[in-house]
Parts: sequence; C-alpha cells; structure tokens
Amino acid sequence: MVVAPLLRLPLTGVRCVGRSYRPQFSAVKRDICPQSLQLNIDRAKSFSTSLSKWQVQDLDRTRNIGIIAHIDAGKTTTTERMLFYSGFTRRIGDVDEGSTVTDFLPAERARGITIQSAAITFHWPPGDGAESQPAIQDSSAPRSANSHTINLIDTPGHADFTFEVMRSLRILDGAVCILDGVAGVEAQTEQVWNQASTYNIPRVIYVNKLDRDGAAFGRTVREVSSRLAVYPAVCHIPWFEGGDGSFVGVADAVNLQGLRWKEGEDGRSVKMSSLEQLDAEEPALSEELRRARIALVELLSEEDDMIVEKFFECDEDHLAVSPMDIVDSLRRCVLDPTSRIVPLFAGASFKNMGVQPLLDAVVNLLPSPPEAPDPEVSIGGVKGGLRRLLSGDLIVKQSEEASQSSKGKKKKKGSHSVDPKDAISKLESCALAFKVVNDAKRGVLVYVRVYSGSLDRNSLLFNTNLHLSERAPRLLKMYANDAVEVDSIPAGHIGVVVGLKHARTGDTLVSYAGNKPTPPEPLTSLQLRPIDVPPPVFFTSVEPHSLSEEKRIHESLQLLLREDPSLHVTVDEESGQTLLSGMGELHLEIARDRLINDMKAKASMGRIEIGYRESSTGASGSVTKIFEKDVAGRRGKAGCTAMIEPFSGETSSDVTEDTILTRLIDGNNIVIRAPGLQVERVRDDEETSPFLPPGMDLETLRTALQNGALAALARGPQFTFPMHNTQVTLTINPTEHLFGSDTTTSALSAAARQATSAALRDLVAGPGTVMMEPLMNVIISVDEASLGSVVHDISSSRGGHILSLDEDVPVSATDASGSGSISEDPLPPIDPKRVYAPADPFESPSVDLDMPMSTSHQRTITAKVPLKEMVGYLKHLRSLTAGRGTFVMSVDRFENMSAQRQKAVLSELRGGF
Ligand SMILES: Nc1nc2c(ncn2[C@@H]2O[C@H](COP(=O)(O)OP(=O)(O)OP(=O)(O)O)[C@@H](O)[C@H]2O)c(=O)[nH]1
Repeated sequence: MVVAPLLRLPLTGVRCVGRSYRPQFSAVKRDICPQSLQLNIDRAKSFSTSLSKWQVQDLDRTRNIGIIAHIDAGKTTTTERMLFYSGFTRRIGDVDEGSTVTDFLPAERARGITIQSAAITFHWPPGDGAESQPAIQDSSAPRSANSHTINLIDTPGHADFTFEVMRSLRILDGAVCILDGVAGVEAQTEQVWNQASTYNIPRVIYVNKLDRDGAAFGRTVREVSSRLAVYPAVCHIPWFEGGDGSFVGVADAVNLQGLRWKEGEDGRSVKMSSLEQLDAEEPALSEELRRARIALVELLSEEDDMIVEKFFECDEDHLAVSPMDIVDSLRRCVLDPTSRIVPLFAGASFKNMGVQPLLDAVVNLLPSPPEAPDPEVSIGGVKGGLRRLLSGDLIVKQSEEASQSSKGKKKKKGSHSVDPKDAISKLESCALAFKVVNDAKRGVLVYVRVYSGSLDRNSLLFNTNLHLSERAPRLLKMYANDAVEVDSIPAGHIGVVVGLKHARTGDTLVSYAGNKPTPPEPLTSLQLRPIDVPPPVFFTSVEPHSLSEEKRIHESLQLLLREDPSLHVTVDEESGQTLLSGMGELHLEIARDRLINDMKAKASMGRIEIGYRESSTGASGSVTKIFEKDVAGRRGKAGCTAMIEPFSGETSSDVTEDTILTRLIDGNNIVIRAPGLQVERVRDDEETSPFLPPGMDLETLRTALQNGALAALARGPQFTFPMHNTQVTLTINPTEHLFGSDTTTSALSAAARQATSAALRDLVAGPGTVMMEPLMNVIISVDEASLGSVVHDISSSRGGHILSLDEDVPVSATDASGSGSISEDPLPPIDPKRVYAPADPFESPSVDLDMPMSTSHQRTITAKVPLKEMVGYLKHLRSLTAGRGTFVMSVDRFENMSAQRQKAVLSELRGGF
C-alpha cells in the first residue's frame, strides 16, 4: 500500500530527538525547549492575577476535566506527570514516597490514596493557557497547537467515596478514564464509568501500566467493549521492543508514527519514527499500526459521515486520510451523546511514557464548557436543562405546573404572582459549591463551578439548599494548594470562594439583581444537578476528652459535615453521646483522621459499627404532650399531638387541606397538621397566622416541630437504633397547643419531641418495633474457575440472594452505583466483529477485524447481601479467587430482619455468641 504524505499533528510540549520533528503548523512556532517547561508555581501564579484576563479568557480554550478510574489504576501518578510536563512542577511527585501535589491531605499522603477531590489548574501545551492567545485559531492546526487552560478535578477511586465521586463528576465537562493494563476493566471501573454516563460526560480512555509484567492491552481493549459497552477507537497501540520485549512507547494510529521514550529518563524527550522508519526497525509493529489505522477509519466511518467523505476523497486509502480529519472525526464522536465510540490511548505513567499525547487528546477531543452537555437543573419541582432555564422556558413550565396544582385551593390573602420571566432576568449568576475544604492557612475554601453569569467578589449569594444569603468576600483561582486572588469567576470556570460561613459541598449558590434579602420566586428553589445523599450505614461514637473540649469538637464536626455531607452527626438524647455515621469503614476512618490528626480534636472514637435501624410494625395511639418549663430563664409553654405508623413510601398520600408540612428526612416521613390555623401569605416568602405567637412566622413553627420529631426519632423505643421507614404525624391545635408569647420555638420543639417519644413508647406496648439492617447491592468479578465457590459462599454462608451470573455484563445492565438515578435500558451488546484489538505478546493469533474475539472468561455475580456479612469480605474473596476477585457494593435499602437474625445480631452486639 502506498503511504500518502501525511499532515502530521504535533505532539505538543515535548522535546523530540532522533528524527527531528517539525510541526507543519505556523501556530506552533514557539519555544518548546525544555527550559521553557521549567515553569514553576510562582510563574504560573503571575498568569492570571487580574480580573480582566479571566473575563476575556476564551472559554473555547478551557477544559474542565476529571480523571476517573479504579483504585490504584494510576490517577495520581498520571496527574503528577501532567503537572510536570505542563511545567507546573519542577520535579515529578511520587505516590509511593508521599510527595504528590494533588494528594495533599496528610491522611492521603500516608495511605497513598486519593480522598479529596483537589481542583488544580495548569496549561497545556505549556504557555499562558487560554489567556494571551490569538482569538482566532488556524483551523488547519489541531487545538493542541495553542495553549489551553485545564482545570483538573482529581476524583477519588475508593467505593466508600461514591458520593464524592458523583459530586465531582457532575461539574466535569469531560473525563479521562484510566485503566490498569494488567487488571483490565475492573468492577469499580464499571461503577465510575456508569456514574459518568449518568451525566453524559464525554470521555477518552487511557490504558496505563503497560510496562508491568502481565500487561494485556488487547484483552483490556476487548473488555472495554464487552464490559463498558462502548466501541474503543484504538488511537495508540503499545510498542514492545522487538514484539515481546519491554514496553518502550506507543505507535500512534492517528499520525502513523512511533513515539519512543527512553527508560529511566523523565519522559520529556521522545523519539518519533515515521511509518517508513518503523518498517525498517520494527516491521511487526508497523504492520500492526497499519491495521490499527484501517480499523480506526472503519470504525469512525460507521458513525461519522464526514470521515466517509474524506475516505472517498483519498481514493479509499485508509492510510491517506489526514490526521486532522481523523482527530476532527474523533471529536465529533466524543461530543455526540448518541455515539458509542470512545478514543483509547496507551502508556505507562510511572515510566513517564504516554502522558503528553494523552494531554493532547484532552485538548483536541474533550469539550470546552460551551460544548459540554447542558447541566440538569431543577426549579420548583420541574427538571430540565440550564439553557432552557436561562431562555425562560423551564420557569414558564414550572409556573404553569404550580398554578395547576394550586387550582381549587383558596387563594391566600395578600398573595400575588410574579412574572416567571421577570424572575429569570434577575438571575445574575448561578454556581455549584462542589467541594468545601478546611485549609489550615486560608480557612474554609468553597470550590465552585460557575454555570451562568459571573460570580463577583462581594456579591450576595443566596444558598438555595440552606435558604440563606451570605457575601463572597474573596475569590481565588487555585493551583493545588496554592492560589491567586481574582475579582470574579466567570461562567464555565472553577474557582474558590473564601469567607463563606454556611455553604456546604453540593449547595447551589445564586446571585441576583436588586437589594432584596432573597431572590424572587421560584429562583429560591433552583438546584444545579441535584444528587441524593445515600443513607449512612456505619457509625462510631465521638467522646470528648473533657467537657471543655465539647464545644470545639462540635465545631470541628460541623466543619467536617460542611466538607462532606455524606457524614452525619447525631447526639443521643438520653446518653448524650455524639455519634458520627458514614458510608463505609474507610470513610469513617478517614473522618476520624481528619478530626483527630488534622483538626487536632481532643476526643476518642469508639469502634466502627454497623448502623442498624428500628421501624414500627403498626400504628401507635395519638399522644398529646404539653411542655411547660422555664428555658434559659424564659417561660416556655407549647403542646403537640403525635401519632406513629409505618411509612407507606408515598409522601403525598396523607396531604389534606390542613397539612402544613410533609417532608421525607433520613427515611422517615414527617407530616404536620394544623387544623384551623388560617394561614395567610404576607409576602412571597412569608406566611403567618393570627394564632401564631407574636414575631413567629409559619416556617419557624414548622422547623421547630420538625426538629423536635427528628430528635425523638433518633432513638428507637425498643432497640435504641434510629427509626426508619416511619411516619410521624404531628397535630397542632391552635386553641389548645399555642399559648401566645409563652410559646417559644424551643417550647414547640420540646413538645414535639416529648409527644413523638411518647408515641414511640406506645408502640412497644402495642404493635412493637422491628430491627432493620442495611442490604447491599453487590457486584463481584471473578474468573470462571472461582465462580462456584464464590457463589456458594455468598448464598450459603452470607445469607445473600444471587440475582444474576453473567459473562462480561456491561455495567449499564447492573447498577451498583448507589446514585439511585439510573433507569435507562441497558445498551445493546457490542458486535465483537467491529472491535479491533492488537494481539497481546503472549497471544499467538492476532485478533483481526473479522475474527471472533476471545473471551476473557470473567464472570460477574450480582447479589443482594446484608452489610454485616460483607464486612472484611475483600480478604475472603481474595483467598477464594487466588487474589484476582474484585467487588463493589452500594446500599440498596434497609430491610426488616427476621426474628431469628435479630436475636443473633443482638446477642453479638451485647457481647454474647
Ligand atoms: N509499573 C507501574 N506502576 C504504576 C504505573 N502507574 C501507577 N503505578 C503504581 O500504581 C500504584 C497506584 O498508583 P496511584 O497513582 O496512586 O493510583 P490512583 O489511581 O491515584 O489511586 P487512588 O488515589 O488510591 O485512587 C502506585 O504504587 C504507583 O506507583 C505505571 O504506569 N506502571
């Protein structure tokens, strides 16, 4: 076959040796010598200190990306190389030595794993990023010819941090999925892949660790198709010296060239070889490279008509299609949410091989903020895209639905409607607080992604989750744990607000025109990409060393909760004990480290235990309590009636005319009724009643009663576990339960708590309560040989219920993500004939386009198993599977325990056997 002269894409930011590499684009005539890469943090800081620069910055040259992977696949190692090659750091940090930039919490450094999502900004190729670049780009040059600003969010890989992964994923415009070239696609890779799919995040794949013994690139590629249900567009194939020697580089199917790194160097120098040179030096590799190129063009042609045209223009010569045309085609596929093609690259980050081409791929293939999928918002119970919201459509729909649902209801006195489009025109900016970090030097940092408008210094931010406003006194642009001050953060960018006292991870912040304390309705309910926080399933006690420490510990715990809302703190009313609960053992261990080592809290933590629950098995009687006592020198009197029953799961089933609240909190439903209260709306945001104590509005009454009920529900009447699946109906009779100015908020809370506790005790004499335990969705990956013993162990010894035993199930068919939001049908399986994968060195027949692929004989077991039986399971699984089995799990729900199981668990908890 004749090789056409190729327009080669420059591999940016590298020093080339050997055949001298000459990019053919005028736009790349700049200094890429190694000295220019020795850019340090100080210089990086000076890039963007002024407001104007960030504002005029070309969003097209910005990438907000994340790295997703299985634990230990090499996220941190790859990130460190990215920072080094971009010139951000002078030396390569090492995970094993604990000297990385992104894992900057002491606990992370000590454990060598990533816990917090650190946001970090750098430029690729090295330069000034999107700033100071020509506005118009040469369309014949690849995007990587110009310096781009990359905001990288390092996501955690451990299953205990599912919520943290979801939280960081939702602000990404694109992601790099790193696979371990030895382990291939692992259970947790599937899990994070699935989570990224829920947000339609465009992705590229990077197969890492190809230097390790047992690395199997071809097998990994096939697993990508069978387990992730996408078509891998193989852009790189590994270069093993002489076919089966050590890993020395990659052969690039887009540019038809070899890229070779020298073992032991820092990876900045790369030797590039043309196809002709490869023909002479590595004939087997060049032959495989041609096949890879043919397969790539064929695959793209299946989904992209434009590449078909180019192919015909090149007289149907796959090798003659230009690299630029292939990159453009790959980009179209990556950005098309209906496409199943995912570009795939190869490397060994630890050996400093393959990272620069991956960075080029980030810039060339992943979307800029305006090209990213429209983020989901919800407003007044209506969901849709942000762009629809900003156009006014969504808010009109919301207002129509609101007026439909209020039809037939009496219009409240003094109420008036707001023009919905008017409300949206007042929206100045909206941002998502995606991470709260307590920084020892700078205080509490709230990382935000701005979605519309511009978040300005000193603007008043309304928190739509907490319903309060606070000013943003200082704004920062972050460089890992270094920062520069800015005056505003424009849409599409990631920055930090310093000085917020309340905002928590996951809160939506809006700024608006006008001087009112709250934005106009329905903007108060605007939520960006809302996510459900899964229930905590483990807990531990926190005991202050002295009474004087108590206050400081509670402040530290509050900060911990702002950082991580998947942690919960409760105080047991009777014992006074503080309990910290979370998603997993490691989750609580890390929280313990944070509290004791980082925040220097003087406290002891108890054993980490499973968080059981208690639930009513029938209805209690109605119990009324009148609280009358002086509280803090002030007289307090209030009454309340409570009734408990099992919760049906339908929050709306009991709503009547006199219902003033129904709220599902932590698996319990709180209903508050106030017959005869005569509610009046005085302003958009305030309701009152002639019966309410002076100065108290309806929202305050609701909150006081709700808090009282929640305090009582934290302790079940029979087993002292928190109540679950329980409905409390509180009734306030204005003439019997409210006593003018004597009725304070604390008196109302106390009355609600006493009435709820009494109703709970009433259950014990009546229908009784039952213990509940967390039931997990478990997905286990094992090889065929171990299948029988693992299945037997799960179903016989652990009381699990096997749901399916599948061969290479694409993850979309099974959901262990815990996100609770995946409902789409599984994608149809991939046609193996369309998957190209080069033969692995130990494999004799090369896997051809027309050959059926060999299966990896991996099996996936999907089961539901009580959490108690899964504690310490990894060790056991490893012993059953000769170290190869992996699993992921997430909470399915809490399930009532049988009398026999309840007895056994109780006796174990009490120390018996
Ligand atoms: N041989 C080899 N080892 C690698 C490579 N990349 C990473 N490693 C090693 O794999 C281990 C895990 O790497 P990390 O970079 O910490 O992985 P991670 O995905 O960030 O892990 P978490 O932060 O725990 O999710 C470390 O011991 C690395 O040195 C590689 O390309 N080759």
